Amino acid sequence: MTVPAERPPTVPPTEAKAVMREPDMTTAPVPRTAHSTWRDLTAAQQPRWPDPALLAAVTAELARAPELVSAEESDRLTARLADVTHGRAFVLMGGDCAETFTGTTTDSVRRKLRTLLQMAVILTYAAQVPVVKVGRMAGQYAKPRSRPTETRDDVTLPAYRGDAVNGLEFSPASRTPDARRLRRMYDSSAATLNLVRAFATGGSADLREAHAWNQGFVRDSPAGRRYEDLAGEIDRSLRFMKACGVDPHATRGVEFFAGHEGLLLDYEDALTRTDPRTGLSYATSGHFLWIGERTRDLDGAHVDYFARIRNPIGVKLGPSVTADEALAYADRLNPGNSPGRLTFVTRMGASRIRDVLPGLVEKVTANGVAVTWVCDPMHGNTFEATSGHKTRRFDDILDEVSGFFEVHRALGTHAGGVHVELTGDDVTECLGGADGLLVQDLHRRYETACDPRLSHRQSLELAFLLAQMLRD
Ligand SMILES: O=C[C@H](O)[C@H](O)COP(=O)(O)O
Ligand SMILES: C=C(OP(=O)(O)O)C(=O)O
Repeated sequence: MTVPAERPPTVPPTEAKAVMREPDMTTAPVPRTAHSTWRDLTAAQQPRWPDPALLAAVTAELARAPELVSAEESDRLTARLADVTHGRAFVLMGGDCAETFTGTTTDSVRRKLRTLLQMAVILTYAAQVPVVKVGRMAGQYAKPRSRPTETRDDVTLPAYRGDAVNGLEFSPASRTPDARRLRRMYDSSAATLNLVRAFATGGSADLREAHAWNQGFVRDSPAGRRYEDLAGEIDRSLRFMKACGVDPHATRGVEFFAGHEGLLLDYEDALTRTDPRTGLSYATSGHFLWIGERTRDLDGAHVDYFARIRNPIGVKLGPSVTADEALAYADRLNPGNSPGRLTFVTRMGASRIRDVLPGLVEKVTANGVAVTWVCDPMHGNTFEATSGHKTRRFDDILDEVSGFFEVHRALGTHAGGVHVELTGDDVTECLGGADGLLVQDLHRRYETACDPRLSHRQSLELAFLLAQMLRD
């Protein structure tokens, strides 16, 4: 049998055995597999599940459930991200800070997807390269927290850790971790993926339509009118394509991937599958998984688990990271130095990016490390407004992205993409933007379950501003 070049040529003996094992249809606990060594290490930010037997039953059920994404799809994303690593593409990652079970509706998924597609059209035109689209969707149900508890008046309860763990409502019953929620996370993720696949391939994702929506934004809002020129250029390009007889179907349908923080290792472990083509392990809960800033301990359980799966993966890097640590992540997580496998998502904060990023990029580049650089301009710019809402300033977000582009331009490296928290709705969670949202506006539609997201309009505005940076 000929083994295609991109596939590993050998099958490790332990995993080859797993390929041949008959499916286990009993309710016996799932046996430990090659990807389960994380269990011997410290796993940060895991819930204290009060009922271990329930957790075991739920994860055993998940281990027998169909995978949500396939290894082939994940490999395709790795190939697309390799193009980003080489400077031949740009990546747009975006979606909710925390997806919720009740928020998983057809309309909300459609609006988020539409926002991302609208942004992608603008960025594709400006960058003149393909834009790889990864939703923070279909799995973003678990949150790391700064503090394990939350106190209101004189009542202290466990902090909300995402719908996969407990409820947002501040009551003892709701805040108690419940492992049955992991099953709901799987179901909600499956439902979201189903919708995403339908929209992305069923003709709803039409380039011309996405542009027409952007023109609506430009025409109908004072914020949008600033971008009339760019929108006009895109319009002329599309007309030109049409006049040249480009098949209208060529502009329909997009390739869309799903990613989330691989935080809850019991869940990820249960959904890890052996790829029958190669005998290698893949997380099948999503195409792209990342390790968060709070769980990136090199000796910890998350790094160990991620080293054993073959998906494209990310590591969030905050301002305290050192260049040597970055090299150590590359060593542990991408020993073969394969382009597309590893993405560094930097989230330094607008005030630090220009100081911290250059040293990091320089050393990583000097060592020949193949990595995709992505900017998360959200997580280093959060603060509490006088109204008590957690918020971010649109200007800080923009400033961090500008810093990211400046640093890469100065070093001759590729600013590969952005990772943003956004929604398709006109929420009032981040300050500023062309609509000039003020602290006193925050309460009007503050709907996030955790961190503040860009509204639909702020997201489009960011895309237009990013387009200007890409063209510069
Ligand atoms: O989304 C990221 C984190 O979960 C979030 O920023 C943590 O927020 P906290 O500092 O309020 O716990
Ligand atoms: C928790 C997150 O980010 P970070 O790990 O960068 O704080 C997140 O992206 O949801």
